[in-house]
Amino acid sequence: MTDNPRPRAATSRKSSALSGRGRVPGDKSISHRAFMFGGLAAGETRVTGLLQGEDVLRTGEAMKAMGARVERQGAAWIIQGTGNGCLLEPEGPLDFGNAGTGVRLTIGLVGTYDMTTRFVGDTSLSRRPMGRVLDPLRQMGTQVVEAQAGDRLPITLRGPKHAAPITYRVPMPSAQVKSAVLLAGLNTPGVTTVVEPVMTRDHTEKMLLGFGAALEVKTDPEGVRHIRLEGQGTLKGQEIAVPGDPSSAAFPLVATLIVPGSDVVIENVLMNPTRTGLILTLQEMGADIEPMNRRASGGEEVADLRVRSSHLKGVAVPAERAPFMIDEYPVLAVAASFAEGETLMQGLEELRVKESDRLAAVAAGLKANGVDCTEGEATLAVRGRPEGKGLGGATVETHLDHRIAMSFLVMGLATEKPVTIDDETMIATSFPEFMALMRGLGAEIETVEEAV
Ligand SMILES: O=C(O)C1=C[C@@H](OP(=O)(O)O)[C@@H](O)[C@H](O)C1
Ligand SMILES: C=C(OP(=O)(O)O)C(=O)O
Repeated sequence: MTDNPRPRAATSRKSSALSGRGRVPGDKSISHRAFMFGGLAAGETRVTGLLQGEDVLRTGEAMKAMGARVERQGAAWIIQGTGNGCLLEPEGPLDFGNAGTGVRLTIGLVGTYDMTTRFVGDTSLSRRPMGRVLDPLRQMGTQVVEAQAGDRLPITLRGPKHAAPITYRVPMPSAQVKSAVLLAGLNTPGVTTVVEPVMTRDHTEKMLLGFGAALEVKTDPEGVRHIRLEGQGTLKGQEIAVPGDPSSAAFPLVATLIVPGSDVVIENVLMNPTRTGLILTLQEMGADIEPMNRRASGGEEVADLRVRSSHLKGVAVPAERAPFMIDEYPVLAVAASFAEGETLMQGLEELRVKESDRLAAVAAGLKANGVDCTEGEATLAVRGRPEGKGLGGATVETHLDHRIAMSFLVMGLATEKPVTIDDETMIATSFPEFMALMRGLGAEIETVEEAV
């Protein structure tokens, strides 16, 4: 178990207009993959803009434990990879802390190696289902030597002598499952195919192509994606410039929208269309978000977002959009709390298996702070109060979930009464600079040393 032994509460309160420019840290999905693919590829990979959050650093440690050399040189990370197929058996368990992406992708990466690997994580990660990545691996010949009830961590895997390639139809919209199967395919002879009925973030496909993998994506007339990977090819070290994380940008963005009179620019945000569902939804709600200076960076499009506080109106968010904004629902629910009318969010089943049951955690936090909302099996309806009159005043349970913590701190910047969260320490998993950035824009947030 690796839980932070000292939780720290934090309170945010009604703030005057936010202003200025800010830069969010590197994209978490791309940063994990930069360490993994760099650690696996032959030769040197140089990464700039890497997210130095706890989740990603644990992936770096795991790659080191399996033979890669990983070191920081000023603003860059230099990785000397092992070469595809040449990872070493780690001497001890790989501890992924709070990181679903780290553990699920690495389970795929090493699952087809003829070696024994043990995976552990914190209380939150140990509650999350791993069967979704173990099932395809079992088909490829991996033995699950140890797993807790419901295929949960700690897990020990023993890979086969020779893995069998599979064609796998991903049963839920999950980039982590898609990626785990493709990474297992890297060390498997022949062709591994992933069939993806609902498109999810495509960083694995794009980055593997960049590293030289023999990968091909075809979309059939029904819109189903077929991703075909030839195993045991050569991967070559790359230069990677990681763009700013849109999932982190979501917090200053929503804060700016709901604090009256605010005007903020968030620089260098990744605009990959599989990640911009929140921006689209907020624009439909009437948000003034202007992407400026759109440009290419490291094989992706980035932009600076100029955001001004806006009168928001409730909308129905289509279920099909969920994969493109999956981590942004908690903060969208906060924006909806200040919108006129009802915002209906649909297709949220995957929210129940994140760092917390996010649907339940968000609904509980909103209700405690006076927001009128209804939680369904896979839906959330929020009826907002423009100007936040009468809202706030409660302490929110974060359940070791960084997005719940940041979302409710954003909420307290515009509610009548302050909002407290029981712990802010886990924000460092994805956005260590959150407090400094928000305070720099004028947000009133204070931390309290003792747990509440
Ligand atoms: O592949 C990735 O980098 C991620 C995929 C998503 O998870 P799922 O695949 O479980 O939807 C997302 O929630 C997570 O933060 C990052
Ligand atoms: C779900 C998330 O991450 P992970 O699955 O990597 O823990 C997230 O960052 O919101």
